[in-house]
Amino acid sequence: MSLMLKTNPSTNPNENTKKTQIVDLGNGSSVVYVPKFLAYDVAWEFFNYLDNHIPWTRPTLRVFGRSCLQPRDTCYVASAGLPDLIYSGYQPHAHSWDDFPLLKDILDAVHKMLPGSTFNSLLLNRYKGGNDYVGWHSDDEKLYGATPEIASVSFGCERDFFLKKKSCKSPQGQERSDEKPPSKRFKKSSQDQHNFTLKHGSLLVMKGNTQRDWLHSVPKRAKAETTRINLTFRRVLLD
Ligand SMILES: O=C(O)CCC(=O)C(=O)O
Ligand SMILES: [Fe+2]
Repeated sequence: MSLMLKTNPSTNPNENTKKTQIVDLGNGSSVVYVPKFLAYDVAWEFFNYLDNHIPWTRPTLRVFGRSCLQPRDTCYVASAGLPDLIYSGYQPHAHSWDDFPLLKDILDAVHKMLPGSTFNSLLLNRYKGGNDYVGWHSDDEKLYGATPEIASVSFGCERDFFLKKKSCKSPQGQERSDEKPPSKRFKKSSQDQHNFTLKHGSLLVMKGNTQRDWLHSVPKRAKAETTRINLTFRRVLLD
């Protein structure tokens, strides 16, 4: 596919960063949100390409000793020679960047927006409707190192993206507080949670200690009827 990648087509080169939100989560964690990272029409062309050409799979995961279907489609792209990604007992096949030139174009645009970043892997997710979701987790796998920067580009249906601080009792991110009865849930203050609506063509970046200290999720939404595609660019460190 040959598509000239345009970020926001405004004559002002800083237009797409004008509405950028930077949220300091404290203790060295922060989130940057760029609502208009990609121009609207270009982002729809990308959506259509990704929806139709990515080899999506819906793997079976092992979570707390039980097998379950991952509640969204996925695909993984990584540079050659990197350690394997394994999560929830699943090791996705690493596709080559060369098979998807469009993904390389988006990667270049992300690198331009985030000077100094050097992402070498990409986890793609496709949420086919409001029943598809990702539960509370942090991307704190060892292969990303102690303070990974994760850049997330969204296409299609807008969905909520929630962040909540890990409670002191479960620093390893094993907490699944929504599975506890309400009486056992710890009430969080407003500083301990942040909500974003991830727009079509937007970029959200998690930085610093965010994976160590915070959980994130994209919850089910009855009203989200159409498909959303999300790309999370990550840097896998060499052993
Ligand atoms: O879809 C999203 O916005 C988040 C995806 C995510 O958290 C992940 O792939 O680890
Ligand atoms: Fe994540």
